Amino acid sequence: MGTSREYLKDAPEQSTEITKEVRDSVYDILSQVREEQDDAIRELTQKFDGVELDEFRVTDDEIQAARNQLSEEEKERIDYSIERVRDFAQAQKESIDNDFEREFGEGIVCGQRTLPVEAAGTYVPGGHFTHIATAPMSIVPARVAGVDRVITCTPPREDGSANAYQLYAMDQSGADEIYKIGGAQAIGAMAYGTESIDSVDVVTGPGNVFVFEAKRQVFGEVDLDLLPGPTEVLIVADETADPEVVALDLLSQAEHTETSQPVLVTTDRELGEQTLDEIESWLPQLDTEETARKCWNQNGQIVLAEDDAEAVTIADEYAIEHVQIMTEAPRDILEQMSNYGGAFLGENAPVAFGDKITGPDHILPTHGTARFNGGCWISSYMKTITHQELTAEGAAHLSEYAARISEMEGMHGHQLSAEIRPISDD
Ligand SMILES: NC(=O)c1ccc[n+]([C@@H]2O[C@H](COP(=O)([O-])OP(=O)(O)OC[C@H]3O[C@@H](n4cnc5c(N)ncnc54)[C@H](O)[C@@H]3O)[C@@H](O)[C@H]2O)c1
Ligand SMILES: N[C@H](CO)Cc1c[nH]c[nH+]1
Repeated sequence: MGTSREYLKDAPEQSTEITKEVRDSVYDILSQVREEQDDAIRELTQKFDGVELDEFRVTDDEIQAARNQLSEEEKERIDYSIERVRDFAQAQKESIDNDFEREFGEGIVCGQRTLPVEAAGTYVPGGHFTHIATAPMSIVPARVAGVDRVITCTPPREDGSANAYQLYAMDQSGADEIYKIGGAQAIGAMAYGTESIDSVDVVTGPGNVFVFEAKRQVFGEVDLDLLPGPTEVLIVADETADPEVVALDLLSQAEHTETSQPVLVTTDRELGEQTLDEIESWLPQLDTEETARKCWNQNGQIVLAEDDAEAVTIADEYAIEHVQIMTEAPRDILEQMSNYGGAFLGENAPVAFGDKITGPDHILPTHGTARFNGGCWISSYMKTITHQELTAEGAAHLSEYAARISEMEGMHGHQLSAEIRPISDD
């Protein structure tokens, strides 16, 4: 970031490069899945998850057992989160109702339709935390988009089972098939297919570095939502913000992994200094202290901005996954910003709400990719396709243009195809 800026706490710039070791290891895993299919999944599950599984697909009995394990209250909480994610996804679908067809010159009709892909595969991480909320965030938008077949993968636990909360959330969100497969092998299974798993058209969802790299390597074979990495938050705050609230919101994302990125950009030195103190006093109280402390020590930053305008410039440069705005007039800041995955306005809108329950998707761009991607949403599961229909009159109008451009390109077949037009309508 800019050299003349003052940092109350700085951190070395993080390398976002995937190491050759990870790239090669993922390449090997994917090649093995492509060649040996189910056998490869069995071997890799044994190797990386420490469990021998003959079958990966979760059975109806396992789903029922998970349902029985959850209390009514727990089920209601998950159901409510699914409902909220669905309502928002539905509103997004209505907002992109963009099919059209019209004349572009006499006898030349062109149009577009937006259709769901046939099959989607979502990844719900399960390594470090029990990511319940990622089930609705990835499965529900696919369902709302109208995808016919939605499958999902999550790592098995050491006893070969899947987490009951996740199973319930996946099933309630509308997954047609649930598989106990984790990491790069899960991405390979969904992208290439195996004897027991049919391949899909789009693979979505977050995960660790192996999942990230596997998605990158299967892109082209399938489409992707985006490449989400470890979570990030940048808080823009002024003197009106409460340092304790700011500290807790930074720590809520720092607890993910030590490579997460928590940043405060403030116009108020005192707020920055008090936030540093609050972080130190809250860290020992966190169950997740070890990870959060490593993350904060290695990657935490507090940047002083001269005024709101500079705060906006800094925040936009980061193009962060989540931006929280706790200033006198949060909307004024938001309106000047264009690079963020999700924005959270005011002291009552923490990322923690967005992560679990509010409604907009939590699978969001990291590593500066908010410059060009807004995260997973119904459109990640859809494609916009075009069509054209010409009468003889329309063809007569375009024939000479098409033929001559083809000739200039040296494409004789195209030239002849153009020159044979128009063909009489009757
Ligand atoms: N940006 C987002 O939208 C978002 C949302 C939720 C979670 N996340 C991120 O997802 C990540 C979840 O990571 P996780 O590790 O807890 O769960 P995970 O499910 O992504 O990874 C666990 C799997 O990794 C594989 N694995 C482990 N070690 C391996 C090795 N040495 N070689 C090959 N494969 C190996 C195993 O198969 C295991 O099943 C976190 O970084 C979290 O921040 C991001
Ligand atoms: N903050 C993560 C990436 O947006 C998602 C999440 C869910 N629960 C906790 N975190």
